[in-house]
Amino acid sequence: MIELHELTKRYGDTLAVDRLSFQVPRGQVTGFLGPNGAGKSTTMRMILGLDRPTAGRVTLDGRHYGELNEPLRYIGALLEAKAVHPGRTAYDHLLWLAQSNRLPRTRVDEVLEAVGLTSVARKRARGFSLGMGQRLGIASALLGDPEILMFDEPVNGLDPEGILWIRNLMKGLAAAGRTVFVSSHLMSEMALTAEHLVVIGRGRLLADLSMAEFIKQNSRSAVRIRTPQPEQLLDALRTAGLRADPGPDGTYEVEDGDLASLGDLAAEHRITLHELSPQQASLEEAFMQMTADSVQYHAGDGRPAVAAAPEPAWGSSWQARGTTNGKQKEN
Ligand SMILES: Nc1ncnc2c1ncn2[C@@H]1O[C@H](COP(=O)(O)OP(=O)(O)OP(=O)(O)O)[C@@H](O)[C@H]1O
Repeated sequence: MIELHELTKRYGDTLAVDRLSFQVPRGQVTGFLGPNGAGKSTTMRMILGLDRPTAGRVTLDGRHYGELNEPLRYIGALLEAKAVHPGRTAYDHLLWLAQSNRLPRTRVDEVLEAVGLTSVARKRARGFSLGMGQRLGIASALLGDPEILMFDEPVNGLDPEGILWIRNLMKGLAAAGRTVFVSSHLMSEMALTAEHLVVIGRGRLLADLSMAEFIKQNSRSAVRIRTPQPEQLLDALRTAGLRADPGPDGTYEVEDGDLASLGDLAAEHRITLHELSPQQASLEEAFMQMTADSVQYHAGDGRPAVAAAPEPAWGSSWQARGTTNGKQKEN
């Protein structure tokens, strides 16, 4: 189990992590979510003893990282996939790690096999693709067969087969009773992998709950109706005590509406329908809503930035902040 108690990290004026307390239990995958700059990597670095907390503490099965003799046997982590000497082969990189933690050479072959890198084990890391680098990072994390595993954005750069592989790997490790803590920006991927979620924003804890609870609390449902007789529809809904909100493209949406009853109601009033469809807010939307106030970096709306934008509304917010690469820090 990983336990954080009032963990705090300050870099100059930036409060990167702000009195964070939560537990990551064994036996399940815990997802760690937050917008860019929320403090996820800083938190993970403190868990690994790579950054010293300004205040508070973090323990791994009751012990500080610094107290662990051969740390790879207790905790394995993928923080930055490219943290490998470019001139070293995958095999040599793992062998060096194994020897410094008194792990047998045979373990190197085992993890290379487990991550599917056996055939390129003698290639230098500089020639590795992002996906191969991720796999090598995961191999390093698995090397000591540790009880606790921590992955920072593990699916970055992986193809669909690789994503499925890492998802099953994490689930398998959790099912075997390990503690698995994984950060990601991909809510949809988390929904498939994690049973528990910790959400942070601007260094603070926003939510610490089960995935089932998160889905229950955040998935809004509505029925979308499109009709050439909107006035009759609104009248009929009002009479039935239902409220409709305007939806996109001239549609109306009835929150928590029942598809069959709404269809019956329209038929009763002889209202022609061109659409009657259930709508479900995605987890992505729910996550964006939860973290909206904590988002530190804003980009434009995804439309290409052109010199003379016909409408100033979107172009101005992009340019006025003086963004580079669509990232802008607002303090
Ligand atoms: N070494 C550092 N020196 C100064 N500020 C830092 C340092 N590391 C992180 N920060 C700041 O701390 C805050 C949290 O950053 P962190 O990288 O932990 O966030 P994150 O949630 O991992 O973001 P991302 O999703 O973009 O990777 C940011 O404001 C960042 O600029």
